[in-house]
Amino acid sequence: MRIASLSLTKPTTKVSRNKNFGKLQAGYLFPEVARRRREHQANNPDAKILSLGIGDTTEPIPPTIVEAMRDAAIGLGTRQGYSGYGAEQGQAAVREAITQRLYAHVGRKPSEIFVSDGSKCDIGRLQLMFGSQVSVAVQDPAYPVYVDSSVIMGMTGEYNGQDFDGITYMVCRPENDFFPDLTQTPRTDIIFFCSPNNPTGAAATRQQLTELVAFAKKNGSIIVYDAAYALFISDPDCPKTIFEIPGAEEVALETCSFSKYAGFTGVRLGWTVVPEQLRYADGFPVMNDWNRIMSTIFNGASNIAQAGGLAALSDKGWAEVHELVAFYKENAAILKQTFEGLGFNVYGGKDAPYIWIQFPGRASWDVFGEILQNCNIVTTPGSGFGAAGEGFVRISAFGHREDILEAVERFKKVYA
Ligand SMILES: Cc1ncc(COP(=O)(O)O)c(CN[C@@H](CCC(=O)O)C(=O)O)c1O
Repeated sequence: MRIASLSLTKPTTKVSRNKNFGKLQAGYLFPEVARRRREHQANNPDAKILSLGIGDTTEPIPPTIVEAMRDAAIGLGTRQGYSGYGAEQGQAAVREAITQRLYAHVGRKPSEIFVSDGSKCDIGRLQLMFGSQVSVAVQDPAYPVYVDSSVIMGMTGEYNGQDFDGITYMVCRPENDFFPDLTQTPRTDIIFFCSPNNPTGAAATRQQLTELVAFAKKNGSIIVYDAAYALFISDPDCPKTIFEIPGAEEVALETCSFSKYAGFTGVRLGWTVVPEQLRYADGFPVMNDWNRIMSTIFNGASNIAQAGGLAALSDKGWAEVHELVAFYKENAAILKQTFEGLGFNVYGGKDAPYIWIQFPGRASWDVFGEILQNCNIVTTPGSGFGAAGEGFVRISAFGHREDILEAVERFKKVYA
């Protein structure tokens, strides 16, 4: 997507820019990765570039789900099947199905489920709800949206050459098994926590999440728990929702998505769970403000997407979803085994669709460029996810099987 270049002509407006944008050091990570891919392709027009960078699904949406969206779309062309604006919180049937499939066993109710157009969008709306006066902690490395949206919202100070003043970075590296030392972590109002983590692929254990909930309770913090990859977890000791932890309903909300489960990255459907018990310091329910945000600046998820989501949550659809997740997990296993066989320190790839590969002492953008140049493969540089990501590269397991197999052959040729 082209953005306007800095114009040197005299501006017409007298409107001041939101100064927080000026704190951001570069464009958002993934468009920059895409720009460098285009540049490489332009310089090497015959190169067959494989993309293992952005975590974008590649396989067709399963039939049960597609048929439901097809029927919903056709229905919109009929008098009796037509529907306009829906409930901003989501169709009751979808809220009920999400609850029954994922949360009833941990005490959550349909009224606490808010269906949306995706988790990234909800993260931005959550930031709007929290406002600029809250303090924020993020895992480091982490999904860039947590930091960038905090900067844009004015929750941070300036960039200090490594990261942003005012944010607490909870370092997650091999040395601490990718879980922060909470005894050394200062209190913040909001704690963004993603498990399985993007980009490291680390899934937090029940014990670790119990510590996190206790930490939030002690400090009176709110955990924004991002479970976008929870279905990829196969380790029985790693919870698939924060609400498996007793007491989490008092300190956590959870955002999740159909993107990586049903191939909905382009269809756009997610949800956020805000428990009734989650209260601000003054006792006011967070759910009430979340509902106000969703009804004020959001007009509900697409009715076609919701039809697909409902089908995905049916017994048949859910089985198809698991087949899709299993396919990507197989891709991850192939990539993980390849890099382990090449002697790299490799993390993730077991409970997540991301493999986190260490290149000790190397700048991750340099490794990104080397892999692009020598393998014609797009990855994502670890430093793009935070300072603690330096020296790592993330490889996505979202790809056609033939591309994954081609990629490993290329990696073997270059790194054997
Ligand atoms: C932790 C996490 N949460 C939410 C999302 C987005 O969910 P949606 O429901 O699709 O909005 C992603 C996607 N991260 C991908 C894609 C890049 C991006 O979202 O900026 C990635 O990290 O490659 C993610 O990694």
